[in-house]
Amino acid sequence: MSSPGTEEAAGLNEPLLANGNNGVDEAEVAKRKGALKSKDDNWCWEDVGQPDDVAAPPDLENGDGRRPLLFRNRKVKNIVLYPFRALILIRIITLILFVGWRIKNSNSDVIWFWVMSIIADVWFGLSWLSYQLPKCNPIKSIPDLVTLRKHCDLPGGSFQLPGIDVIVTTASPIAEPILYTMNCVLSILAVDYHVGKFTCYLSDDSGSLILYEALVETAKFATLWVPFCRKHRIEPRAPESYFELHGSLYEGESLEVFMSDYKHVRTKYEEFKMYLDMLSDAIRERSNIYNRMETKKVDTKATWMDNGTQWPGTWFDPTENHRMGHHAGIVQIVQSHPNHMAQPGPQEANNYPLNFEDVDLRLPMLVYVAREKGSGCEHNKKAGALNAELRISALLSNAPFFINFDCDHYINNSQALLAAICFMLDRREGDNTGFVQFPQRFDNVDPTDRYGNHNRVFFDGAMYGLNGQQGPTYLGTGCMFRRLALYGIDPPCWRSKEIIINSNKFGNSLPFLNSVLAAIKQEQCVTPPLDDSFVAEMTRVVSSSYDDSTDWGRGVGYIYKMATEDIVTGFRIHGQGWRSMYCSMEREAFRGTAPINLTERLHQIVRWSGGSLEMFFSYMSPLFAGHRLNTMQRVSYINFTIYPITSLFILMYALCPVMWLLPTEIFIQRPYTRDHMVGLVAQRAVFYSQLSKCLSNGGVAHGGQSPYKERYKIQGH
Ligand SMILES: O=c1ccn([C@@H]2O[C@H](COP(=O)(O)OP(=O)(O)O[C@H]3O[C@H](CO)[C@@H](O)[C@H](O)[C@H]3O)[C@@H](O)[C@H]2O)c(=O)[nH]1
Ligand SMILES: [Mn+2]
Repeated sequence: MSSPGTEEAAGLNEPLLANGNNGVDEAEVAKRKGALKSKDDNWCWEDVGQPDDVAAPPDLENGDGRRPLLFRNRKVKNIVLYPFRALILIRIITLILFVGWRIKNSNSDVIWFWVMSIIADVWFGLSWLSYQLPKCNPIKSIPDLVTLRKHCDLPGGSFQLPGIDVIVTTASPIAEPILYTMNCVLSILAVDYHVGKFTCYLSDDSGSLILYEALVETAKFATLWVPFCRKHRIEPRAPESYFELHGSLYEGESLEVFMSDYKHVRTKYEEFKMYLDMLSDAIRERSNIYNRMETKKVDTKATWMDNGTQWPGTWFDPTENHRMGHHAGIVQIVQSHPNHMAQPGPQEANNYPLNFEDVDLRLPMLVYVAREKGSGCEHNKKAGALNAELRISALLSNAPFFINFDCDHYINNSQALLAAICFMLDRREGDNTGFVQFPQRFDNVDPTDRYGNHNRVFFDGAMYGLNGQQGPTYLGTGCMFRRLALYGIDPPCWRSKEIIINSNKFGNSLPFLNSVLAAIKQEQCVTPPLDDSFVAEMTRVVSSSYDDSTDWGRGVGYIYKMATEDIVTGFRIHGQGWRSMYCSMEREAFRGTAPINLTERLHQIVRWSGGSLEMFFSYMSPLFAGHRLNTMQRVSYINFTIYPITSLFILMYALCPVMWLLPTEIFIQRPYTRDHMVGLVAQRAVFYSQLSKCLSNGGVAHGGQSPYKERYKIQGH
């Protein structure tokens, strides 16, 4: 990211304009389109042959029974699918024959090695099979936004868009750059969804004043940014990514107006960034002044808010109740619920230097939440934070849908929330859909993807396979849940008449228990007046001991005590009989950043593998838990949780070539003397350690350094 100073000197970058042929590489666009087409050539519509059903006009008067169809499925063409299945069958037969042959020919002198290798071969075979079988019927589901719009925008509201609570989680203003978090928030505030129907919550696990004040400033900048996005329908709506684009096309008609608006907004964005950069110093300075005034009375070095009160969260100079992992719970409504009616802006006025005459200026409700942390209590990391958000949002907005983002991700396609809603409202399995997962895409990965961050086989292979079964697994971010599914309530197709809602299960907040009842009855929540008792209740549901002796973290909410809360939470929901949907959009719904150095990436992989194994050996083991799991879904969960074991056998085989170094037993013909080999191994070890160090530093092995990496480094303080 270049500094504002350089930006000024060079003149603000001009956006690329469709009309100006300003550097848009047509050949590149054509190439990309071609690649997309050839990828899609293998897919065909599933409902071809029954077009009537798809086109059937929905009978809205008869209610749910005749809700419209809001997505269409594509399946792999038979000409590709059948040979693929046949290949799997042939390979299974070959595998069985091979293992049989191995067992019959046990003429090895070293029986333990022979047994190990048989076990390894069987293991490889089974893990391959458990990976392939669920992929026998891949399905791509495409949301139908046109139909959704047609019905939800009908006058009289016969088809109302449901509410959505959108959560951003952050855990540190230093490790997770504030600018990224605020970009994520801005992309949410500017999303294309009915303004009064969604609320944005920032969950700050660090409890720091910087994040709170940054959020307040973000809300101010949003009054310009959001109408600008709406007026010119730009994408993406995270300013940092938008202003960095070099291929963005302006397709609107008012080119001149756009150019002048763009320049103005861009300047304001640079000012906003500068404000964020200076925030830390400003708060310190302010706190010093207040502390100097206060030292006569008390001897503390508090961190002060600009209204002259001490910040209840963490302080720059930590003390007993104001440090990381030990601070009060804070709920601050940064922006309250908008009016019901659209509020178009005035023509050029002082407050609005741009003409927002035909643009709705309202912004959604925005809330800052830092849950309480006490030294004696387990915080349960992200799962604990999300559960606290589930409760606080139940009191404030109680939307039937709940979507969470990691703070290093942002909304890249402003239609994404509408797309997820298509699956939730579809008349076929909509009501039984517990969550809609989107693929994860990353900005900062180098073109060679040297650490495999893009995970294409997983996101563009395995997940479509699961979509043809009971649905994709929950992947931690960019996933919209049905609130009831998170509460551990059965899907309608399995639901009994009586649903038990008590304080043993949900904790002892009466307003929260009432909100659960309201959610089941699908009642709209009205935010109560923020009187003292309500504020006390909000603080209570985010207190560190609220979960104690309840079902939170087990049968309710996100699951605790696992290194990876995501896969196991999705598993619990599938196990109750809900299905999930995988939604990939042509313009990617969300994008984010991934670890791009070897150490961080290895950490991540070890955490994921550990979490998977932990799940396999827990009460949530896919071997026996989840009584309503579809068989292939179970096979897949088994594969996802035991895959790390495969590495042991791979390691064993990798060591085979040097096994003859063992003094007594020589398995493989000796090519050189042992001394030669020891020297060679030592030399290679040095070489590889150098190579990995080089790669982890951004390396030269595959060409230059990614500009995104540079950006991340600068932001990383
Ligand atoms: O105590 C904590 C710890 C983490 N987080 C948030 O959790 C998110 C994910 O954490 P991160 O360290 O970025 O983990 P990643 O390895 O990038 O995350 C991947 O893996 C996790 C499972 O291990 C999933 O939860 C994530 O969604 C998925 O992107 C971030 O927004 C954090 O701010 C908290 O809110 N509180
Ligand atoms: Mn992350």
